[in-house]
Amino acid sequence: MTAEHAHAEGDEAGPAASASVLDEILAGVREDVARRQEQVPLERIRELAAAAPPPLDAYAALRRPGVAVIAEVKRSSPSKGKLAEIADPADLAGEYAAGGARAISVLTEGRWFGGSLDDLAAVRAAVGVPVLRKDFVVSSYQVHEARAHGADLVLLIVAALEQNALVGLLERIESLGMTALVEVHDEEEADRALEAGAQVIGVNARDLRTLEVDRSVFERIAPGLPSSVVKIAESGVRGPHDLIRYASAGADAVLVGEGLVTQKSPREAVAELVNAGNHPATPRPVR
Ligand SMILES: O=P(O)(O)OC[C@@H](O)[C@@H](O)c1c[nH]c2ccccc12
Repeated sequence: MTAEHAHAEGDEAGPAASASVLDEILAGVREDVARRQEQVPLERIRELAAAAPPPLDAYAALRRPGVAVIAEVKRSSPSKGKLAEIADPADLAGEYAAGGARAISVLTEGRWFGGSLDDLAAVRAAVGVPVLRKDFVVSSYQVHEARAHGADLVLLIVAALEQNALVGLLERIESLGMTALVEVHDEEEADRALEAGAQVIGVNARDLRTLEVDRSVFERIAPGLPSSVVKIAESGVRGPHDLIRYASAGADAVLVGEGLVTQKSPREAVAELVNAGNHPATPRPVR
């Protein structure tokens, strides 16, 4: 956020309310990263990343025909609080994969989402599909950590990063053979993502500053993205009709958390979405 922007918000809402949810999350993430880095120095985590089995090609996986379902391991969220216990993330990920998920997203942020890097490693060991580290990545240390724990994809949130940092982190992710999923919420952020060279762009229907969900954001932004870019609709998918709506607006993939972890059978819930995504009547992206 620019100083001007912060000032304008402060004027409106009063100084105490000027920090957005995103700012609060980022402050905690920075503390946690600093603590982990004290335990495992950068040099060591780089070695662990280099020694990990090679990453899978997530771009290719997401470009295959049919609307891909990326299923998320998510215990809690800032907007809803606790969503599901998920005592065994590897087991849940196995169910997702059996239901036909094209990739698995693992929230690794602990304070607000109840996730961890152990969850990521456990999921990596349990499935053969690409795995996304879903976190608030602000330093290259976290990129090496992601690789060391088996990630193939790493989330970068444009709203959380200055342009230089975005470019640097994206290059770091690619230099380790992984794919960056670059998340945007408006046109300006989409332009920044493209300028940084993003090949996989996620449009989050949820505004991370206010937590409000607006599914029309994807419909507004997706048509402006080049056809070579994999377009992912994030948040707000509660069933096949939401997937079909996003597909009509050009989605290559949907990313689903709450709508799966709260189901009695996550495997069946994924399979229903996958079937809708493969149905001949479901619109496909024009390439
Ligand atoms: O639970 P939902 O509404 O299906 O949303 C999943 C995913 O889009 C959401 O968890 C998410 C999207 N971008 C993020 C960035 C950080 C944390 C979480 C997210």
